[in-house]
Amino acid sequence: MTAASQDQPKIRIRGLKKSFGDNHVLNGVDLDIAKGESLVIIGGSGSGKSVLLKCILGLLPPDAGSILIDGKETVGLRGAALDEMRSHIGMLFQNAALFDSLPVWQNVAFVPLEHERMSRKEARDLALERLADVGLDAEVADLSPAELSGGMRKRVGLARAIAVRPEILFFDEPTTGLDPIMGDLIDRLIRQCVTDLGATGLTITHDMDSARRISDRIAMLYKGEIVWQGPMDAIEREGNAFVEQFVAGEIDGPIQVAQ
Ligand SMILES: Nc1ncnc2c1ncn2[C@@H]1O[C@H](COP(=O)(O)OP(=O)(O)OP(=O)(O)O)[C@@H](O)[C@H]1O
Repeated sequence: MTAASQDQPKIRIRGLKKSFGDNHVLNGVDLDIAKGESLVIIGGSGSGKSVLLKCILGLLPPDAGSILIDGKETVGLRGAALDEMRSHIGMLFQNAALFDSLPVWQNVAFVPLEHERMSRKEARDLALERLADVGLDAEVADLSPAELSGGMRKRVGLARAIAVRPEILFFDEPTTGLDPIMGDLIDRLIRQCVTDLGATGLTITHDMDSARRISDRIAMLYKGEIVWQGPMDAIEREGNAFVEQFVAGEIDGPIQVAQ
């Protein structure tokens, strides 16, 4: 590996813009995420966190800017090249996005079964391993997702996200709708998965407790730009007015709140 590739961020975003009509959601986002780093993006409702994630995944085309993964431009990728790029990304969606028509193990091994044409026996073994990774017993494998609690669904979603050992993991509001103890458990599992895989993690959340537990570094999105980034403990040291207001959850401050 050359010195240049060691320094190269896993994901490099430059000048990313996305508008919907007059709604300028991303106004030139610049962000680097290092290999093996867990970055958490915080920001208020409607600040563009999901739009940013969708642009990186190639689900929404940006109007301008660049998204490099391992130094390669991904904006504009289509067809097989887009599928290839996405095959390195595991994603845990907000609602876990499980198929209720399939048993848990087929949800976990969905990608290997569908795209890698793995045998059912191998796929089931893989699913059982991943379920164990997230602390779920083999008995869960044959249940329908509809039979699971919210916390268990998240764990199954996490098992699916790590099924193919991805280099990049995305987590969209991973603790929303969970009680604080289950939220803590999911955060610990996320942190453990990112560390064990040596993956690059990108999480979007409003939950500051969750951000504190998951992040190596936090970036705050406001009005379509990254207004602050740094490790959690730097928030108090550096005293950024946007982040302090957000963390404290106060109405008064530089963040304009729609009332
Ligand atoms: N497909 C779309 N078409 C039109 N507008 C959209 C579309 N997707 C998102 N938006 C708009 O982009 C803005 C940012 O939305 P986004 O979902 O990224 O916010 P967010 O920061 O993820 O919010 P939350 O924390 O509430 O999930 C919102 O004003 C939303 O209405």
